[in-house]
Amino acid sequence: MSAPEPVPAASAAAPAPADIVVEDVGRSFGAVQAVRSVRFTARAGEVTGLVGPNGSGKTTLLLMLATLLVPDRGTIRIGEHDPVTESAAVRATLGWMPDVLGSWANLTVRRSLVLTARLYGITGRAADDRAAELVELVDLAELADRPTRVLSRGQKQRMSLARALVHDPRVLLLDEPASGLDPGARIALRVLLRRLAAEGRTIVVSSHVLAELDELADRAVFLEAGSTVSADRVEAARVAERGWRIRALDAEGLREALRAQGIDADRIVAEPQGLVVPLAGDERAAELLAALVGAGIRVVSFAPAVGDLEHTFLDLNSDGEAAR
Ligand SMILES: Nc1ncnc2c1ncn2[C@@H]1O[C@H](COP(=O)(O)OP(=O)(O)OP(=O)(O)O)[C@@H](O)[C@H]1O
Repeated sequence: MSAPEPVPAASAAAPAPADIVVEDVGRSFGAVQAVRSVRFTARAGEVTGLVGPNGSGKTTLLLMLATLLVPDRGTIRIGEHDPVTESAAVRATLGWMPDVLGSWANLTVRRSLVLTARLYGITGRAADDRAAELVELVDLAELADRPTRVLSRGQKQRMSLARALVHDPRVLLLDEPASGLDPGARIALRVLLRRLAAEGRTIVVSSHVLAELDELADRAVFLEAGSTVSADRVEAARVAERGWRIRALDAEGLREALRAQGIDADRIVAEPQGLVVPLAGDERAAELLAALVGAGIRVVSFAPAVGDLEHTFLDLNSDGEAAR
């Protein structure tokens, strides 16, 4: 994607902020309880990440937010509207990017965007102009006049994002938006979503690319077997012992110094980028770094081996039923 340009509003009026409030929502498919009890608030001006293992209910939840599935229980508010009883108003408010693009295979990228714009009441020249802006925004200008069936997976993702943005929605729901994108396109997506959030939109993103989400999301909602994980459990997982990767000019000297600091030899793991040791909390890490430097070790890098979200995710999923 190219460096993002401002997304001109399709409507003249400045959009009012729209929080999403989800209270005790559930949805089953026959005997399968895809979503059991989910509650969270996604605030306008922020990116909220939806994180959970395969089958934990993320897509089902997003479909309910997007008015495409009716909950069996609980309530959802998107701004001032209820997706069940006011689905038209909610659809006008939100842009939905599904994990798989359903597209008109024989239509060109441009034509698809024009038709989508028309579905949202943008007609004539305005629809053509909007399609032209969006193909630039998602870096598909060169492919704008090719049928959508020729697009690669990553290009389809960009097309899907463009479609979600057609009516300049106040709320964006994105299911795995980074999947299939190359590194440059991922960075462009992050920059674009951060800017859209800074302009006051409410953005909910589900993703398994947790390093990406760490840099993108203001807050995360963790799902486990269809339910939101309590804030206490998330915090306990976040501060639990994790691996820190340390690199020094003299690797052997570092290893000895770590042992001298009381870290068992069998808990020191050598990786290409340095030695990984388990540490509980930032305080302990800061103390160890000071001790290593104090012992004359020339430390080149010292950082968590995985990001916050990934660490929390892994810890939540390692403690299983016992911690529930
Ligand atoms: N239409 C359906 N009919 C029956 N079961 C379904 C249906 N949709 C989802 N499920 C089941 O509900 C559960 C949650 O599925 P969902 O797709 O919401 O999970 P997810 O968190 O999005 O998973 P992933 O990370 O793999 O995309 C799964 O067990 C799935 O098999």
